[in-house]
Amino acid sequence: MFALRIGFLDVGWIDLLDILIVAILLYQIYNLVRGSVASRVFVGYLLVYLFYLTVKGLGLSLLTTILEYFISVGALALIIIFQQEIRRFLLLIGKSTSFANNKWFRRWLLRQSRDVDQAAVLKPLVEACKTLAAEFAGGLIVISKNDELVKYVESGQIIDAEISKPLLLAIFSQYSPLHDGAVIINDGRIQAARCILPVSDDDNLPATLGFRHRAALGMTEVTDATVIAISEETGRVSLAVNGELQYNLGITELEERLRTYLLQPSQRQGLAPS
Ligand SMILES: Nc1ncnc2c1ncn2[C@@H]1O[C@H](COP(=O)(O)OP(=O)(O)OP(=O)(O)O)[C@@H](O)[C@H]1O
Repeated sequence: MFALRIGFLDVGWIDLLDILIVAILLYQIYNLVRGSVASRVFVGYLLVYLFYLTVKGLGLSLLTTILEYFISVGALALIIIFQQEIRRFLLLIGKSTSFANNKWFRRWLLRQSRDVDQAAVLKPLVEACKTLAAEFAGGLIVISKNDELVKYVESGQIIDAEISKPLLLAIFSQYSPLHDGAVIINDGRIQAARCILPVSDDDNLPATLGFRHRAALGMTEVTDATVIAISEETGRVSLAVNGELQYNLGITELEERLRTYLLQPSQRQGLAPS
């Protein structure tokens, strides 16, 4: 059964579905690579592929053979060049599944953790951020959601203490041996300090932002955690969530956004860009 006829072409429902899926996939790939060096490589590869199709259509067999080799080797090269984007894409799919949002699944199969009163976590956290910002102390705080952060927790110093403002301030004090790196908060407890986070290679990040902010963004590109970065230089507070960094938030704004995000069951309904 045909859905429509374009000249000599009969387009069926399956073809339309096929085109729709390819269009969605290409759009997602475009979104992932947009603005990065990888996007230029992607466009370049597409152009070579179009050239190959033209050459093949014209029947230039030698050039077709050469381009065929180039494209098959290029596909391998693309996997290497796009490894970050492919990883992000797969994570995006994993995060978007209903399994990941299913409370029962989360609780009993993923983490088996107890429900935490996130609202109670917010108060000391926000107050500590306020003081750190006012004192230009600098800070990097990860608040976990569903994803396991074991790898990052293990890169630092285990603390496993109830969250409190004095403890957070003590950790980020310039005299503390734990002030370098990130604090990870999990299930309402400060699980570790001095943790090393993955750094984002996003080309669109302003040059004024250094590695603290890149680490905040990088962590939210590969996990569903929320990360607060407090600049030592400017005292500005930024919030990273779902691979987006929102700069220069006021404390009330920070609290509202944290509340919205942390108390929301769904992972992709994060914070609106500021
Ligand atoms: N990958 C990382 N993981 C954890 N912490 C990091 C990482 N990279 C940097 N940091 C922390 O950020 C601190 C400041 O780094 P840097 O000055 O490059 O960042 P910045 O974004 O310019 O921050 P600021 O505005 O506070 O100066 C480091 O001393 C370290 O404590």
